[in-house]
Amino acid sequence: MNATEKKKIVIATKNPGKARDFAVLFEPKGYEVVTLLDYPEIEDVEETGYTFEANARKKAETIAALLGMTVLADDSGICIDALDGQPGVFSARFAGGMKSDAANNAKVLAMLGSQENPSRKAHFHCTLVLAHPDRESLVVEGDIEGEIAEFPSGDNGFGYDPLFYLPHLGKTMAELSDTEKNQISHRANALKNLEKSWAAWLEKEAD
Ligand SMILES: O=c1[nH]c(=O)c2ncn([C@@H]3O[C@H](COP(=O)(O)OP(=O)(O)OP(=O)(O)O)[C@@H](O)[C@H]3O)c2[nH]1
Ligand SMILES: [Mg+2]
Repeated sequence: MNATEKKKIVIATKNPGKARDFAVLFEPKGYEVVTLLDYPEIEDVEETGYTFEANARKKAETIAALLGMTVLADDSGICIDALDGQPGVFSARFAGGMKSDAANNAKVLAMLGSQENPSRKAHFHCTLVLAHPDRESLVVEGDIEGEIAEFPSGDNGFGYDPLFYLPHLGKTMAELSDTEKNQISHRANALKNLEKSWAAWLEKEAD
């Protein structure tokens, strides 16, 4: 490979917000990010698991087997203390199968609004699974702590970012630039953990 040629990483996601986060995370490392948005013919992998790992594993391993190559998948969500950790693995579909970010945010605010003085504590979680048809998958995790704001603010990011308030920055995640979000996010933290074990895993692949 010459110096200008980019390495490719396939991410098993159809979420354009995640695709953008991964592009910001991988491009400085010299990777071109390819996602399932580039393979519209591939059908959705049904998320039947009750854990982030089960769903990330299913997405990564199904697509790795289909494409015959190394694939990374992300299963993530927001866990809210006052809602006993909901919406968790159901974050994308919290307000129904239409996966509407606005409806999901409105449902969170309504549920917190029905409690008296609820804790606003929450965290985002991300599980990443790196899979190859001939290898045991590699699983890593990352989190970020924050609070649920009283109302949405900011236009960047996706999902629950407009509600996820970071007290030490005095901003919601959606008020950060893409680069700022991807220095501190659950996805960035999971990727840092992936980088620690990735080289050894790739070496095994070459056996
Ligand atoms: O504000 C947010 N900032 C984030 O950084 C973030 N990461 C995850 N989430 C929420 O959690 C769901 C994941 O569900 P999920 O892992 O099943 O992904 P998805 O169904 O959207 O796409 P896919 O990757 O499965 O194709 C997403 O849809 C969002 O609602 C986020 N919200
Ligand atoms: Mg999904």
